[in-house]
Amino acid sequence: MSRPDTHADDLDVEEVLALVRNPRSTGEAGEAREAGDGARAGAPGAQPAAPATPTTPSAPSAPTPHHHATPWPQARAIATRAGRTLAARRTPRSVPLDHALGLPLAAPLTALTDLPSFDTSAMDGWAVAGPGPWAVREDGVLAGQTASERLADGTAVRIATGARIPLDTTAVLRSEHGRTDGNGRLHATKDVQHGQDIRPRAQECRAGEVLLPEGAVVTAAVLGLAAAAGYDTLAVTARPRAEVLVLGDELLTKGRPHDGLIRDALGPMLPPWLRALGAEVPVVRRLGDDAEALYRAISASEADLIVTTGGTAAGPVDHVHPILARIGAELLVDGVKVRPGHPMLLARIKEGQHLVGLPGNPLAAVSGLLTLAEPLLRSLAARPASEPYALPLKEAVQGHPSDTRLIPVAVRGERAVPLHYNGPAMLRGVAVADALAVVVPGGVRAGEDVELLELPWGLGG
Ligand SMILES: Nc1nc2c(c(=O)[nH]1)N[C@H]1C(S)=C(S)[C@@H](COP(=O)(O)OP(=O)(O)OC[C@H]3O[C@@H](n4cnc5c(N)ncnc54)[C@H](O)[C@@H]3O)O[C@H]1N2
Ligand code: MOO
Repeated sequence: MSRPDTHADDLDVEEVLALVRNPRSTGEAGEAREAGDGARAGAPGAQPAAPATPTTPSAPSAPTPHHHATPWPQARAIATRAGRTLAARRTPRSVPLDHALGLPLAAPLTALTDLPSFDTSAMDGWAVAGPGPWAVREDGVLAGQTASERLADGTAVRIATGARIPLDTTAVLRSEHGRTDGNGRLHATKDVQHGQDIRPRAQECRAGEVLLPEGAVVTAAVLGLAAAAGYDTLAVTARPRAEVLVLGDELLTKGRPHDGLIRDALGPMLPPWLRALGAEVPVVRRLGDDAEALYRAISASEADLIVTTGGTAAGPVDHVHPILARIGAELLVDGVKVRPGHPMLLARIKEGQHLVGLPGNPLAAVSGLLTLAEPLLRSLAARPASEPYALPLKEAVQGHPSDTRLIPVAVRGERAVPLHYNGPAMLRGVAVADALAVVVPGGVRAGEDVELLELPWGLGG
């Protein structure tokens, strides 16, 4: 779970990670420090130097009055419930094992047989009955053969790993622990324990035993287990389909930012992130700031989940709210008491279809992804919530007066280290983070435990 502790004075690493070494009492929110606080020219991989002296940080701005804003934990609970309603409508499919990889099980995986299904030799050697020396039988027993003759007391038979143990066998003697004398009698060169190197039937499981719960994701190991337990096909739930709609006329899809235009950071980021959360993402559509195009795209979408980026605030070209109203969508969450990302929203478009509106600022979009899309997709796939995970914070982090803050942290040793570059428009912090820390309103002191939200490539993988 945790990362090996890096040498404290390993400055190169510190610089790359842009760790918060000297938290300033008022600048932690990041909004006020976007000029690149602490960036040093020459740090590995650094972009051209940002100003060496940070701009004077100011306190996080007071929350914009947002009547409907939902507290962060409640927003996640609402998204979880929304996922459940979607899950209830999904029909399981039975697919051959090699089509099941990566999909959630639609039913618990129960063993179709005892495992092993017969007493098995764990080693190559001899099956022996009673104390030695033993008369060795002419025949031998190989894996895959049907039952061989019962073993008479005082006799032994050659046996291979995985072969069925003959009736009345008391132990298996490994080939390296036995020798035959001139008369063909077998002697043990080591003490023989009763039952040694025999894998008894049902040692691993009994027929009917639950091996994995519903919702478990089929991994390579699960495919192996399912095959061993007798399955040819698996009941799985298809991945939910998510469609990403990127809004904003200012976005470029290639080249460097120029003339007030910026690169679209979310089009490349969201599909793999949503896939890591279990969704299929067939398409990213860039719609500019065209309200009609947004209306048409949402109305025509057949995705289970539509994810929009940008346009959630109240600017002149922020079309998400008006279009949702026009479509008659039900707003389940309209703003969340979380920083960054407070304009995020969750709407029910129609039966079986929801929309997560992510704010355009890239770290705010990450916040929306973890606050709304992650719980929704998790419960949709009936995946159990991961165990709550907390670590002590290495340094104090100032809280927002009334909202939860999510800040990128690196896990080093057994501590969560807050990262710089956590402003809403920045991805530099999260790009080197292992998790996002949930900073409760009022803040967290150094050494105090903080809940961590895993990133798909972080802690648990
Ligand atoms: N009067 C107010 N203005 C704003 C408020 C507020 O409460 N009152 N909230 C601010 C916050 S906080 C956020 S977050 C943003 C949310 O804005 P939108 O969701 O409407 O997003 P845009 O205005 O379209 O974009 C915001 C920002 O992000 C950039 N952006 C957008 N899309 C992308 C993308 N795909 N890749 C990279 N960057 C993107 C965009 O250029 C803007 O700079 O609203 C604040 N305003
Ligand atoms: O603070 Mo916004 O919610 O820029 O992210």
